[in-house]
Amino acid sequence: MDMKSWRHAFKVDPAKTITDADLEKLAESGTDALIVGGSDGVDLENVLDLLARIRRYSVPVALEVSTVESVTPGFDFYFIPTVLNSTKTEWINGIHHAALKEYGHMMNWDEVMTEGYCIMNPDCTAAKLTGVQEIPDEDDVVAYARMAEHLFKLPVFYLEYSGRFGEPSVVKAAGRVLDNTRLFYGGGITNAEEAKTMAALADTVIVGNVIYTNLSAALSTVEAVKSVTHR
Ligand SMILES: CC(C)=CCC/C(C)=C/CC/C(C)=C/CC/C(C)=C/CC/C(C)=C/CC/C(C)=C/CC/C(C)=C/COP(=O)(O)OP(=O)(O)O
Ligand SMILES: O=P(O)(O)OC[C@@H](O)CO
Ligand SMILES: [Mg+2]
Repeated sequence: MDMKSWRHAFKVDPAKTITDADLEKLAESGTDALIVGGSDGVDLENVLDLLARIRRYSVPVALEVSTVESVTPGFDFYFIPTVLNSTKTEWINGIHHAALKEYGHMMNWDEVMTEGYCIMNPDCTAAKLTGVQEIPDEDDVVAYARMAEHLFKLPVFYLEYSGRFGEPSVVKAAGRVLDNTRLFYGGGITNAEEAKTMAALADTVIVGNVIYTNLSAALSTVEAVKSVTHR
């Protein structure tokens, strides 16, 4: 169950449709975890539906919280994004502050983990939502990675290219300055080769959209990531 050993995770979107048969293939694929999350259209009903269907399997499952209203008990972990390169304070600490005022007293902190997001694709939904206007260059990314590790001591730095394959040299530069903070890479992986490229540079590789466009390609990324030596 230790998130620190995860090399591969699938991100399943409660706002998208997936059959039980396909969900079973993901859950039994050998991936280290399923992350339930999306940036748009996530509500309590679709989160509960997905959770109930995933809970038949033993794979660890995390809810990546994108709206407070969709949080429900039953997950192994709760991942809380904070967008380090957002221009709007609500996505850095504002929604978090409001949520803790209301629910802070009932949280099991052992299950909660903060992800320091750095959003790299200006066209993705999360970039538009959080007001990411300038895409960080390599020097900016290194500074955000150091911010995550040394200033804020976050457990995870998440390089988020959602929907677009990232620049390996930038991912490598982030990895070089991270020792205690884990580097999550996500975005645009559509096949085993791309998964291997990022698996050599990041601690954990997250695969999302291709689940819904080419399931067998998505499944092939599990073995691909695991075949690559850790950075
Ligand atoms: C009873 C019980 C279990 C209690 C648990 C209590 C608990 C954990 C409470 C939550 C406390 C808390 C601090 C809540 C605040 C969380 C919150 C809403 C923070 C803001 C999150 C945030 C910054 C969202 C911005 C968007 C974002 C970064 C989303 C991350 C996921 C993401 C990028 C998914 C990709 O989305 P996708 O839809 O695939 O995108 P594309 O369209 O581009 O493909
Ligand atoms: O959906 P894709 O592009 O695979 O990205 C995965 C994940 O980082 C999205 O939050
Ligand atoms: Mg997506």
